[in-house]
Amino acid sequence: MGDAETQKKKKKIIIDTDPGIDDAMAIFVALNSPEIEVIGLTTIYGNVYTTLATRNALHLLEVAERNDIPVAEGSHVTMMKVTKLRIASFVHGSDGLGNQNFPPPKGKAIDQSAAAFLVEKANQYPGEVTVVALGPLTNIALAIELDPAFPKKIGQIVILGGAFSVNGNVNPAAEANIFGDPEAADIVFTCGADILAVGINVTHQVILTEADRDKLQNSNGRFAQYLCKIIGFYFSYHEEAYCTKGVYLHDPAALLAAVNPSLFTYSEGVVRVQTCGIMRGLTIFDNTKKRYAEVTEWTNKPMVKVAVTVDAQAMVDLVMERLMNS
Ligand SMILES: O=c1[nH]cnc2c1ncn2[C@@H]1O[C@H](CO)[C@@H](O)[C@H]1O
Repeated sequence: MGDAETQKKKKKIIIDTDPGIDDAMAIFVALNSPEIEVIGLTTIYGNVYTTLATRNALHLLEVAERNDIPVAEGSHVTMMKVTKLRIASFVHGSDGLGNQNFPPPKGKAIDQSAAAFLVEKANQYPGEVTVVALGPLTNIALAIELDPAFPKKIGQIVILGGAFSVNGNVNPAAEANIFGDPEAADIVFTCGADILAVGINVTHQVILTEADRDKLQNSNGRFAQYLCKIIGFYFSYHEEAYCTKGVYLHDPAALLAAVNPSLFTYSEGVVRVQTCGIMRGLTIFDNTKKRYAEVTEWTNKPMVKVAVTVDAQAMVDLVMERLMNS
């Protein structure tokens, strides 16, 4: 196969990201995965504010020497235009990258908004682009608002988010990315696109241990070396919050769902998101196959795929391999 043909066979990926220590890991794994081609990063608030997410996205691409990949800045507010956001600096550090005081990036974001960039790429390569959404779903919901045909033109949307039949990580009801913008999440889950949701019910099984960190540290991989610099904060957070000495690989797991879907099994059904009250951000997945007596808020909504099991060891091994051989 010639170069052009190999390039054509690769799955085109846009990563919507709020970097974030596990985002950094997912981005590096993506850049070192021959099965896919990263055609852009779009940024969103979540682990950090959007402005810092953009700065970190540009910084990480510079670390990887991939300044050729465009970064489009996303929304600074939720779908309801709320500006008081929940930012998880206690998970990733106030700079999002383990408080390392990295120098500002030289590059700049493109002029287009994240939503406009998503719509443009979906039109340019109909059915071929996979969006891996690692933060709150505002940019994807805005892309749907901008172009109602977006759900049919995008290839797949892999969502890192939701807590399906388990407790959340913001509170017992809600997972962080869905809690960040529940209205956006409900729009995306019911938009009719090919959607795969990877929730914390599976990502909490994908754990990088201290022994794995030592292996990364002892390798010569440049991505592994960089990650070891920033990952200490993430380990401390997990020890404090979960009393564990390992860290959850949320974002790399979702990214690998796009690279190698056979590492997961799925169930199909309709997902709705609670947008008010004490259960704001709750994801409710209807896969009972039951015929309810009444019409419900789930009736006649499009089905999505929800990951139910994961080959966690294979996933950790793959993440490690991609970081060490870099
Ligand atoms: O306790 C938490 N609160 C807020 N965000 C978190 C927490 N733990 C992890 N993440 C971040 O949110 C996504 C998974 O829900 C991941 O992207 C992770 O970086």
